[in-house]
Amino acid sequence: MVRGLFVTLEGGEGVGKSTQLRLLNSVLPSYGLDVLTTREPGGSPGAEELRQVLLFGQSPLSLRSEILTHFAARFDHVDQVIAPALAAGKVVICDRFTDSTLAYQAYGRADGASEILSLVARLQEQLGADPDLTFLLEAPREVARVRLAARGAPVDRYELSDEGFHARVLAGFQQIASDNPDRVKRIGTSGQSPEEVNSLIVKAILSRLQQG
Ligand SMILES: Nc1ncnc2c1ncn2[C@@H]1O[C@H](COP(=O)(O)OP(=O)(O)OP(=O)(O)O)[C@@H](O)[C@H]1O
Ligand SMILES: Cc1cn([C@H]2C[C@H](O)[C@@H](COP(=O)(O)O)O2)c(=O)[nH]c1=O
Repeated sequence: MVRGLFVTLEGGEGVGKSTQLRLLNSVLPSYGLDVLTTREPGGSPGAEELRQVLLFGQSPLSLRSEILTHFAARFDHVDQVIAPALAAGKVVICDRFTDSTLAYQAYGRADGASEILSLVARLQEQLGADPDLTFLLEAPREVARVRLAARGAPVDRYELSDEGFHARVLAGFQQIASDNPDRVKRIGTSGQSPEEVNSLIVKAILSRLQQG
């Protein structure tokens, strides 16, 4: 059976994920690859509606409800967009996936509580879509905050959280990288242009495809 490659971009806000998604979408087809770029929360019409609730809803959700809502969006996104694209042999590149639920909900909100980590692991087992390769983009929080202020996009619920939350999220991503050394590649984006970061990612994707 043909199966494409599932690549995810992860990291805190403002590290350059969306920038890399756009660059990959324009560069990878020149290597003859059929590419689909997408994002979470969102990526399918139903999941984009859930994104509004998660990021801009008026009432805070309980932690378990927030996790289940991220996964409700993710199941729809996988069923309707990601799985069909992988089955058609595409390289699917997704801006955030389950590692973000681990970093933001399990580590950021629950400080790594074992019952929350195991809830996420059980939901992920049911999902039937695991990234082949993940790029964890990193920049010091102060650098990312200056970039976000300059970008000027609407500020969502997570960006408004206190700095303690953001520190736990970044430590969570580091823990995920050290737990998954074969899958997760860490790339610093401070002091490297978007194009330099992009060429590192492209090289790693092409090398992974050559390994088969
Ligand atoms: N390597 C880089 N060096 C300097 N600036 C960068 C770099 N990569 C991206 N930027 C800029 O930083 C800002 C944030 O980048 P981007 O929107 O790609 O981040 P993001 O990780 O997708 O953020 P979010 O998770 O909040 O959507 C943008 O204005 C972008 O142009
Ligand atoms: C998938 C996912 C995302 N989040 C958070 C992380 C970000 O603050 C927002 C998404 O905003 P972006 O500008 O598109 O990066 O959502 C989360 O908390 N849990 C998740 O599973």
